[in-house]
Parts: sequence; C-alpha cells; structure tokens
Amino acid sequence: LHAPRTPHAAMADWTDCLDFGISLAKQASEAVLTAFNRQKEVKLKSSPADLVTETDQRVEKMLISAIRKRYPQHRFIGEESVAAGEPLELTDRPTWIIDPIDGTVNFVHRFPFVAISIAFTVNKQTEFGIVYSCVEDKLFHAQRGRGAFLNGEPLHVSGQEDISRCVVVTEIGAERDDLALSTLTSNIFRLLKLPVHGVRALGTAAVDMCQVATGGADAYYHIGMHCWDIAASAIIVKEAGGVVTDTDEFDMMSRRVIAASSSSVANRISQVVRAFPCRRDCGGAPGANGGAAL
Ligand SMILES: O=P(O)(O)O[C@H]1[C@H](O)[C@@H](O)[C@@H](O)[C@@H](O)[C@@H]1O
Ligand SMILES: [Mg+2]
Ligand SMILES: [Mg+2]
Repeated sequence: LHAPRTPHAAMADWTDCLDFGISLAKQASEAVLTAFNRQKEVKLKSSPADLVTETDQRVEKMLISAIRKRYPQHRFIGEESVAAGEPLELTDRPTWIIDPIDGTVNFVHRFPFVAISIAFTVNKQTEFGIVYSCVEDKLFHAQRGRGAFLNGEPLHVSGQEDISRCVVVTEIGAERDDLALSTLTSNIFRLLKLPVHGVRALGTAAVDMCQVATGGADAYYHIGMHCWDIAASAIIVKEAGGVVTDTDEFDMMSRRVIAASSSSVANRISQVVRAFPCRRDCGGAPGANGGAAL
C-alpha cells in the first residue's frame, strides 16, 4: 500500500528541492520588498477585493522559470498562472504549489504582512512547505517528518485544548456576496460568544496559519481560500505538532481548512463554524456543504 506509486517517489529525500525553494523564496522576497513602497498598478480578479499586481505576476514567473530550469520534469500550480488560464490539476508528479504574494491587498496598502508561499507535493503528499513573511523577515519552513522551523528555530503549537482559552485566526477573504459575508461574520460572532480569548486576521492566510505553528495562536480556520494560500502552512502546522483538518481528512483542494493546537479545539471549531458553498480547486465532487457545519 505504501510502495511509491511512481518512480520519483522512490527518492526518499527532497532536501535539495527544499534548499532551492528557500533560496528562491529569499530572492522573491527581495523583489516584493523593493516594490512594497512603490506605486502599484492594481487589477481585479474574482471580486473588488481580489487584487493582483505586476509584482505578483513577475515573482511567480521568476519562481517557476528558475525551478523549471533546475527540475524540468516538475509540475506547477501557481495562483497567477491559474488566474491566466493554466489548468489547476494536482497529479502524482512532483508539483510546486506557489502563491507569489499571499496578502496582495496588504501589499497594495503597505500593510506589513505579505508572504511568499511555496509547497511541494509528490504523489499528492506534501513533502515540504515554505512561508516567507517578507516585511517581518520570518522564514517558516517544514519538511515531512522533520519538524517545523522559524528562521531555523524549532516550532511547536501551544497544545491548548480549551476553546475558551484560545486565540483564533481567520480571514474574511475576497468574497463580497451576502451568503459568504453573513456566513463568515456569523462564524466570528458565534466564536466570540463561546467565548474565545480573541479573533485575529492578518490578511494573509499563510502567515495567519503559521501563527498556530508558533503557539502564538491556537487555531485557524478559513473558508474560500485556495490551495496555494495554505498548502505550505498546512505542513508547517502539522510538523509543529498541530492538527490540520476539515470535516474529516484535510483536503487542500476543498477550500476549507481548520488548523489547531489540538484535536479537541479543532472539533469545537468544526461544530461552531459553518461553510458556504465553494467550487473545489480541483478533483473530487463539486464543493457541497451549503451552510452545513464544516
Ligand atoms: O493575497 P492572495 O494571495 O490573493 O491571498 C489572499 C486571498 O486572496 C484572500 O481572499 C484572503 O483569503 C487572504 O487571507 C489570502 O491570503
Ligand atoms: Mg494567497
Ligand atoms: Mg497571492
């Protein structure tokens, strides 16, 4: 059952790819920071709050061309390539899942939380994740089975098991339709009434989720994000000893996620938080879950 399904999975160690990914994330961060305080040309994507700039597109092209030159057989899922019409398909092939700027609204407004998010999967299993919070100069990374780190220091979740003692991170993404907004705001209302200690949102799903890995937050949930927003931070939370789930198994293509310091907190959140219908990123049956609990 666990035999590699494809020859490349026999290569047990992907450290060379990880090291290369980290060096590229640092290069990309320089490009993002150079543009951070400059005037930007902003375009809209799926809603008036779903922005993209020339820097998002240029950074993604830089990352993909550098990786393709070194690993010509590898595949890519890039946020801005998909936005430009590339197919979104996760196969068993070694695949880089890239968000060149996570927190583009923050980038446009110079709100200092923007990140480069790079995940790497083989046989649809995440082998490593890199989240580089550029303005903070915080490099989060994790490799499957080898722990999670922030600037080289080991990370561990808080272990909090009592929801009423939790800081919970979430996002109100780019959706602006009534159903999504009423679902998302009522989720926050119900959590606050539990009560929880606090609800936070940094404006970047990847950095939000990494706060769970540091123990600075105890849980994160999100409905409506995409695989590239959370593929890297999911393995970082897991390798920091956290739980990453949804209704049951974590499915990075479902556009729903709960990451938590413990399964008891994850379970409480799944009871309180409701989803709204989202079309899956790819694979499986079309997203159901119209308003049901996660
Ligand atoms: O800045 P992005 O890469 O577009 O990711 C954003 C997302 O677009 C937005 O809807 C929110 O979910 C943010 O938390 C993401 O980081
Ligand atoms: Mg993103
Ligand atoms: Mg992005």
